[in-house]
Amino acid sequence: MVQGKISRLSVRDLRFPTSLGGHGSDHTDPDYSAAYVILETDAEDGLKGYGITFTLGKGTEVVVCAVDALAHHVLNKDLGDIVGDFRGFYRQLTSDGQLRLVLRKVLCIWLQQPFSMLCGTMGQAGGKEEQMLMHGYPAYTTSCAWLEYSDDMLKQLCTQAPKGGWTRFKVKVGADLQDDILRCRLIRNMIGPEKTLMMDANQRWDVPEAVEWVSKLAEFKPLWIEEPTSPDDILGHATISKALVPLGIGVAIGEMCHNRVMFKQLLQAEALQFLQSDSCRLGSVNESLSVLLMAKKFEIPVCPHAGGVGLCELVQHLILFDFISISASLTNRMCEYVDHLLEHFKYPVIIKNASYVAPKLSGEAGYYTEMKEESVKKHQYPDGKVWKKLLTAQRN
Ligand SMILES: C[C@H](O)[C@@H](O)CC(=O)C(=O)O
Ligand SMILES: [Mg+2]
Repeated sequence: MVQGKISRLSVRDLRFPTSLGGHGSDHTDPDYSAAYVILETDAEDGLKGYGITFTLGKGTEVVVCAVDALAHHVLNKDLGDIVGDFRGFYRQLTSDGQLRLVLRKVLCIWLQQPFSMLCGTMGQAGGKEEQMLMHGYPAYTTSCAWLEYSDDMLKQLCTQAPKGGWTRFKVKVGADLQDDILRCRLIRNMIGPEKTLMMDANQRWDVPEAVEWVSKLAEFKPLWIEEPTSPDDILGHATISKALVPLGIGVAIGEMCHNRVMFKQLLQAEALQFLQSDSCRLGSVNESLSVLLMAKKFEIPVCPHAGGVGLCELVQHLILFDFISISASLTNRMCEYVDHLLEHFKYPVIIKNASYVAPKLSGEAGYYTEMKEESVKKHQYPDGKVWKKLLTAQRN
């Protein structure tokens, strides 16, 4: 039972220099970062809410300011009142700007209950809950083929990954067609014809260019092309989706879609074959759940986005809920996994045989992203130890 008033909200600008190794690179060279928020109550029960909003480095300070500017909506609010009318709280927050970040923290205090909270009453799941606890949820890896990785690194990672059970891979494309052909051929030859390959263009092309470019990569049999054009171009995705039907290539989109209305239109326009909701981009669990329900209505598989910091830790709960309580299917469903920065979390996701292991019924089962204090201290921007050293070196 939750108790107490929200007595303290802290927010910090955390950045991890992933650009130095090309990790996460597509047409950007991101430093995986986050506005990291902690909510505390006066209940003295030790419960805290930890959460993030994923950013790519520059501009995280803007998100931090937004949280500070809107903190008054939750401070000194009674937690019991909030969870007693969560819909009302949700509407209050989301009607007043980007409060998804703060919203997630409140949820996180509330949901620091065992994993069963996410899938209703234990045992009502008809064996699906046991299936997840036994086998986990299928994943695919993006960590083998970021755009900035050298061919040697590609070869090394694509050799190792199948030994770890990986059978589904995503490669970044869209910068240079000839380079794409070489890299896709390299990967397809290494993983073999039976394994699943997806391609991600990160919004690079306009519509005709997307159709033409993907047609030239069709020989590598991608399951989907991800974000072939601007995520705002819903009808553009519908055009691309229709044009690629003869090639048997689906369209995947969603990591940049910030609300359920956008997904509604993508589904109604038949603009996607794979829905990639992002647990940070959407306005908290409320919005994620409505998107999962819409995807079920349209019978479109949800393959959530998780290429970032802390996204895997959040999305693992949503995919389990989707399978156990909504979709009841694993056909064409898989969740993204990236293996960067897990060491900074108190309860990092666990992957076994290329599947997300369901969090056990302990502290780790909560919907939250508590980081190790040492990591927070070192990666706080710009005065944490990591950034002091990097910024000094850049100045000299
Ligand atoms: C900038 C991010 O790393 C992006 O490339 C991730 C992404 O598109 C994905 O994981 O999909
Ligand atoms: Mg992507």
